[in-house]
Amino acid sequence: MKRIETVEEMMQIARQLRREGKSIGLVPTMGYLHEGHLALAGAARKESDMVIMSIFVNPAQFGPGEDFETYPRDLERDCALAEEAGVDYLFHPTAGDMYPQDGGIRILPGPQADVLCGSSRPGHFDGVLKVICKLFNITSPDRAYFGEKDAQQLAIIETFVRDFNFPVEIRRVPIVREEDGLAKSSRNVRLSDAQRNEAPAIRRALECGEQIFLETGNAGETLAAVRRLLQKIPGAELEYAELLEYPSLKPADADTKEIILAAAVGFGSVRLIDNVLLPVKETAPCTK
Ligand SMILES: Nc1ncnc2c1ncn2[C@@H]1O[C@H](COP(=O)(O)OP(=O)(O)OP(=O)(O)O)[C@@H](O)[C@H]1O
Ligand SMILES: CC(C)(CO)[C@@H](O)C(=O)[O-]
Ligand code: BAL
Repeated sequence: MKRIETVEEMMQIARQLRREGKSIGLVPTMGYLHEGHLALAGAARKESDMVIMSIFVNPAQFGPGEDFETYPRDLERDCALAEEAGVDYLFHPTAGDMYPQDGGIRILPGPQADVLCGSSRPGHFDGVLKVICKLFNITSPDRAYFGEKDAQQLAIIETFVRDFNFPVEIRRVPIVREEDGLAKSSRNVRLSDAQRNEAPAIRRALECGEQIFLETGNAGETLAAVRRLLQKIPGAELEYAELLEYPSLKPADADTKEIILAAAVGFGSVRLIDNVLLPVKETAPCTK
């Protein structure tokens, strides 16, 4: 595995790979790798000649007072894990190299960013789209891999790629979980022992909601139950729990085929997200 630290070198390599006719799979991450990231790399490895993983804690997607400084980082450990997962190039640029100057141009997501994490983290998805646009131009991938844990991000990136004709196929990778059901996340290491013991209750609340929704098709009842369960988790603060059409992230209506039940919960300064995708049965009662 080769480590690449500059944008210029990464662009030269990607151009050369394309000249050689190699297909490129891109796995964008912020590092502190876990099995969720490795599942993305594994999916890329299976269908691409060359796998590029980026590790970049993107300052543009963190708001004031968020955890940019304390976001976990361990490049040496990440390199070993990425190499084991079959990554060919690990792209680890500096913020100065990624954002040498600001010409003031902004990429603004549409209404998909007005809900869920977008409403609690204003500007977050502007920053995500900015870095994704740059990563796509720098690495010219055929396919890029994203986890369903960040389902809103995935939906917004799919729209971005479709609306702006990026020649990239977006691949969705299912959520990888700890044995007790907690979604793997780099931020999990920042939980105290007590918080870590309570955190799997997020998944349990969503599973309970899934069951209620599949049985009754009643969104109000489902959300009330999920919120009640999430509010009862000791030491946790419920940020949101919502049921929306996926991937449009609009309120569900009679034509809705798939619904996302998504939640964000804070344990002190550690913010965790999780979701479950629910098929809407033809026979399900009205979801309003
Ligand atoms: N548990 C998981 N299962 C599948 N994909 C995941 C999982 N966790 C993260 N990913 C995906 O990995 C990519 C990089 O995510 P990122 O580096 O932010 O990791 P993270 O664990 O989500 O970190 P955090 O949630 O603490 O920001 C994203 O596409 C994300 O959806
Ligand atoms: C996609 C991403 C790498 C962009 O910085 C980030 O938002 C993440 O890790 O999910
Ligand atoms: N995986 C989401 C990146 C973030 O929280 O900024």
